[in-house]
Amino acid sequence: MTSLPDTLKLGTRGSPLAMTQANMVRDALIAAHKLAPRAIEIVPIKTSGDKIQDRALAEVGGKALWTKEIDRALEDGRIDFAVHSMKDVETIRPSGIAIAAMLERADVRDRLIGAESISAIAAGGRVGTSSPRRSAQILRARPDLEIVLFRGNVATRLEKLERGEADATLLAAAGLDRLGQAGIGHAVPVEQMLPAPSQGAVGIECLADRGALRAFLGAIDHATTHMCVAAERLLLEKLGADCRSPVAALALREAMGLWLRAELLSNDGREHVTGEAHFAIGDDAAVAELAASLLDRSPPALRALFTG
Ligand SMILES: NCc1[nH]cc(CCC(=O)O)c1CC(=O)O
Repeated sequence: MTSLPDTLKLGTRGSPLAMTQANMVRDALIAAHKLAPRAIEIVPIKTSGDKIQDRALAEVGGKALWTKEIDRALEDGRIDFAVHSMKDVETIRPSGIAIAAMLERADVRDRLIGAESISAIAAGGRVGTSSPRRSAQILRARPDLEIVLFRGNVATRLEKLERGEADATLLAAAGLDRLGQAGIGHAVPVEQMLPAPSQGAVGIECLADRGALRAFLGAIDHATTHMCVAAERLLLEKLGADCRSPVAALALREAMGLWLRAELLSNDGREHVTGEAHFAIGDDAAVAELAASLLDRSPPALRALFTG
């Protein structure tokens, strides 16, 4: 790769999960290209999202809080590429930034910690989460439960649970597994709790006009993950969803193409619309049709959460 610098700078948030994911990407690139370890340098970047711990993300400005400082570093050339949890990357990205690759998706499920199943949470119990999707899904299944705001990184949320600030919490299995907490909690089947769009996927972004770098990063792209996550993200775009919209979606590869399932909920979980579609890879119109059908079938109060 003659057109690439000797050392490539990988930008990431500095949380333990982000650093673990950055190291996974670094290791994969080093193995794929038989590089010396010093060829990729990890550059932790503090984002606004990391500084705000006491309010729900939806209240304070959305997912861009986790990307804008890193986007700036890409644009300024302080880093060559960035690693993100795809779940935290806004649907509409700056046009100069491209998703160059995704690692193979991990377990897409949420894990419930503090009870063996949603039905086993004590009557009237408190569930800690700041995710509109998780709280709406929990309230739909168990209207008797109370939602308490839980923010912070995975370790902070587990500490809050430990301190008794809630009886149970939900965290992504992918994050727990990557942090060496594979033994914690009970996976909730996707039939019971459809995950967030992009959950479990790690993405790599760089400037769109850096062709040689994109090819270099593309060497570790997991094509199936990339097309499934792209379909879930396109659905969010077509729904006009933002980080406040309680929405779940999961695409799976099947013989003839993709199977995409989605669920829209009102915040209290009382309104609920689901849909699914089977379509050929690249059939964006089928995704748009699914979005339109979900919105069509939504009562006005639910549709209002997806105005975009
Ligand atoms: N919003 C925080 C976030 N972003 C990505 C993950 C987990 C890893 C993943 O989904 O890939 C988490 C924590 C969680 O939801 O439990």
